[in-house]
Amino acid sequence: MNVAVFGAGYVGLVTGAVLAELGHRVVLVDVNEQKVEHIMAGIPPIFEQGLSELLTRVRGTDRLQATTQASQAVASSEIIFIAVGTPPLADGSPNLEYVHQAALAIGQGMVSGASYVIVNKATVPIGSANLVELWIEDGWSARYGTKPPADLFTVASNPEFLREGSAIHDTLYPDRIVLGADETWAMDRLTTLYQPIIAQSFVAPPETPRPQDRGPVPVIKTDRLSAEMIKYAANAFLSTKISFANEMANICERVGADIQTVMHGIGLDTRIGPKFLQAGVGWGGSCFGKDLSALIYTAKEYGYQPRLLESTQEVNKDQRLLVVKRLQDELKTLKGRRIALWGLSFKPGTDDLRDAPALSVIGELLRLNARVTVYDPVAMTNIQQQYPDLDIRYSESALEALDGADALVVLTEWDEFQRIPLATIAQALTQPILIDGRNLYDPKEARHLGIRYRGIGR
Ligand SMILES: NC(=O)C1=CN([C@@H]2O[C@H](COP(=O)(O)OP(=O)(O)OC[C@H]3O[C@@H](n4cnc5c(N)ncnc54)[C@H](O)[C@@H]3O)[C@@H](O)[C@H]2O)C=CC1
Ligand SMILES: O=C(O)[C@H]1O[C@H](OP(=O)(O)OP(=O)(O)OC[C@H]2O[C@@H](n3ccc(=O)[nH]c3=O)[C@H](O)[C@@H]2O)[C@H](O)[C@@H](O)[C@@H]1O
Repeated sequence: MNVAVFGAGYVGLVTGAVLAELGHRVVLVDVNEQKVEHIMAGIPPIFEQGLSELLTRVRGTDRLQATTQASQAVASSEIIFIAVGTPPLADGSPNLEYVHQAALAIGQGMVSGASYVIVNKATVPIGSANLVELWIEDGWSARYGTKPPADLFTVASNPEFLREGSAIHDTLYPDRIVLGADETWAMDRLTTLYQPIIAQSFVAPPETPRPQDRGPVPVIKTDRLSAEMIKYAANAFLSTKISFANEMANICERVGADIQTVMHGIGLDTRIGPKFLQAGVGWGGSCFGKDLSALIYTAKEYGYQPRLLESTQEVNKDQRLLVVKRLQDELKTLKGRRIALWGLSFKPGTDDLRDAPALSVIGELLRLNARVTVYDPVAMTNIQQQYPDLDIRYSESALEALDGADALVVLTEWDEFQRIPLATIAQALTQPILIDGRNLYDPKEARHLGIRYRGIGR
């Protein structure tokens, strides 16, 4: 099928490249010229496992193109995804301006005689399919001066559930596909597009092998509003699950229990499940916070006070700064103390710093006049580019960051940190204080080595 994807970011680029690999002809449309040039040269503009190999393969087939020119990409496409960003505004609602611009460009690029399914893949507030429909009509009217023909296009919702760091894996092997459409022909067209994934009939790429026991992928076919709501409910539940684990960790600490054992103990109950119960410095990333705020905003628009969701947010806000309180417990004043931070990205496997707990920790440490040294295996370039005015020291390696440091705080559970022996850490620090924000190390071993070790909930 001919597919256009507006927005070549984490979602758009991965979706487009995977669809091209599956045999569709895909054009990525992005307003960022540099991004388009990189993609055309086969250079991934983001750090994502397997993406480089995937781009190299699909470039060779000519099935993936990238452009800044919307109109040509739109005219010949049967399905057009909108995968542009929807970042939060100050009031918690998502900024839909990029979606608006994309919808206008789509309206202007459509030609009569064709039929288009325009798909909201970006996470957009419940009811946005209606808005996008109107914006597309505006685009068409601006170009042709009339209303578009009745059957020219329809807008569907197909929310995305991929995780950064395993985006290609999640796209090829999703737990489910959600399709929200009011027209049968649009639902059929989307089902055809995804058929190789639904049936798991494709040849698995070498770097993203198919997990064992993969059967056909369940497809939820529903109305647009329910599809839009599924996305928000999923992220709200996942972030609540983590805030729940963090709240239990805080209680565990007070009563002397171990959160790791407690979460293992509840996770074996199949009604609860073991995933997303890892206590730590709190959840971050580009979506949990933004989507939770957006759902809270929507609920309030309808006069409902979503108390559980607000608590999920509050627990997370406090959890991020727990490591700073730990430092104050151990060092008393933080003024002039040098604190080494390992890990900046909001989780391992990505260089994404959006709403990363590390940013909150750095901000608080600087506010308290501490001196900060940071190291991350992949996010160093991003922090330097995105926050050039931060008064912090950058290190070339994890061990270099410990040079002259009074304490180490671990904020992201990169594998390479786990491989560094605790004895080496103890020797390198001026004072052997280790605040383990991700519960990476064995507390007993750390204490045996004389390290003043503080984990989360243990
Ligand atoms: N990042 C993630 O893991 C996930 C993100 N989502 C949702 O997907 C959407 C996109 O997120 P990301 O891919 O992370 O964003 P991103 O910021 O990585 O990429 C968005 C891209 O859209 C481009 N863009 C902006 N305006 C445009 C326009 N008018 N025409 C064409 N391109 C335009 C930008 O230049 C950028 O390259 C958001 O709504 C997000 O909530 C959903 C699931 C997972
Ligand atoms: O809408 C989105 O953008 C995506 O948001 C999350 O994906 P992502 O943000 O890539 O990362 P996650 O793996 O979910 O982790 C989010 C945060 O939670 C934290 N986390 C996760 C799991 C856990 O047990 N404990 C915990 O603190 C991570 O460290 C990270 O900061 C969801 O998992 C995806 O399904 C969804 O598509």
